Amino acid sequence: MLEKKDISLEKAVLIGVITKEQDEVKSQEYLDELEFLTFTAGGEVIKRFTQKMERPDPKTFLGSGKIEDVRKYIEENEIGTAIFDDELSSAQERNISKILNCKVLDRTNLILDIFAQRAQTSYARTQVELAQCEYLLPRLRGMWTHLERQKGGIGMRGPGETEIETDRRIVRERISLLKEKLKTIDKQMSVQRGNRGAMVRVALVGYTNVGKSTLMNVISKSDVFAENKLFATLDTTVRKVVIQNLPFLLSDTVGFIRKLPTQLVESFKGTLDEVREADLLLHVVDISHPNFEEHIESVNKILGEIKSSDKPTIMVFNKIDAYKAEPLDADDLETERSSKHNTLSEWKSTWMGKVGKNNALFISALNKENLEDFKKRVYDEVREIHITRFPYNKFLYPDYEDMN
Ligand SMILES: Nc1nc2c(ncn2[C@@H]2O[C@H](COP(=O)(O)OP(=O)(O)OP(=O)(O)O)[C@@H](O)[C@H]2O)c(=O)[nH]1
Ligand SMILES: [Mg+2]
Repeated sequence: MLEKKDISLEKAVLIGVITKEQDEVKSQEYLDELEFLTFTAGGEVIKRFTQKMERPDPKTFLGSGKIEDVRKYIEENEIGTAIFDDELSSAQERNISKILNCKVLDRTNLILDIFAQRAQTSYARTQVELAQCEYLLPRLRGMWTHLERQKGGIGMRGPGETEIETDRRIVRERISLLKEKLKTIDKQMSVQRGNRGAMVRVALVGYTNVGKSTLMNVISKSDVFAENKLFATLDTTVRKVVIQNLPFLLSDTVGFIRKLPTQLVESFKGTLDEVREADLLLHVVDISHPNFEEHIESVNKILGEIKSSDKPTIMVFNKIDAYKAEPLDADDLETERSSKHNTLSEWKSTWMGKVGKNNALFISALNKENLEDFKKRVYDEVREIHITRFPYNKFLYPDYEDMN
């Protein structure tokens, strides 16, 4: 029941809507991300379907004509999976599966599936399974009603209900078991964190695939798994880093994403403790991504959810080597100039204006550009925190000036 869904090498179609809040361009950008998620999960996108509507249809998400188009396409091209950009209700999922007669997934399913595939340690696996159970529980009734209807429309009473109840009980029991298990591990980890002593703690945070692990590797010379897929990192890695002669702890953790399923934020609480207990956040941004400002908002929103909004934060704009402004011809009077046409130095002044000159850094972790500036800035900030916290403890970490 909780096995990960095997969608490897499956042909998939993507489905999204265009609404007032989400225009055609936005919708395509979201579907780009959904395609990347599908690829990461092991699927291949064959076609995208979008429909303009006020809001998704409560029964079938798309309108009846459009869903019929999708059905035909799926049948003719032997598509195995239809993936929706938004979370589907259990009723929608049930109705759509019946019409399309193929596997129906939503964004949450896909993210949970990737997490399940990527979870390496027992801690990560337990957290993912908890999230899967939480996602499944409210949908159980739907699944059974669906079967009952197929068998001939027996109502809610009788053996059907017993099976639903039994199933729910099993999932609920599994949830409490997993929660207990996590509590034990969390306690152990909290003790471990306590044992690390007084060192200042710095956490890398940011959207998925922005280069957190790459930066961790170049800074700490460690070997953290980094690759061009989403959610390469699920566990937290903590390394002792020494800049000049000031040691501190640097942690690399799970990346965030737009609409990160709440079940995941909940069950990854333990992993996110590393962020919650950090003294300084390095918010890494992929400036070469067309949606990077929206990514920043998503990350800030999740930081708020885990009560970490007011921590000292340095914005680290990574991948400056890959940044390309959208070209704008001088004699093109049609196209309105927007931030997409910004040069890198325009972005620099914009963000230094927003967060303060010292709190916006522009680097390339890959090409090791500007890393000296980065180290110096992190050094200054860590030292500041250390001195504030341990005013009489200077002997541990000699003054910057003393070193020369
Ligand atoms: N062009 C360019 N690519 C980079 C840079 N830094 C990292 N990358 C690439 O971006 C991809 C993602 O890097 P990771 O370090 O795995 O990113 P992450 O933020 O740890 O991602 P998750 O763990 O999935 O959240 C990899 O293919 C890196 O090689 C950079 O400065 N420039
Ligand atoms: Mg990573």
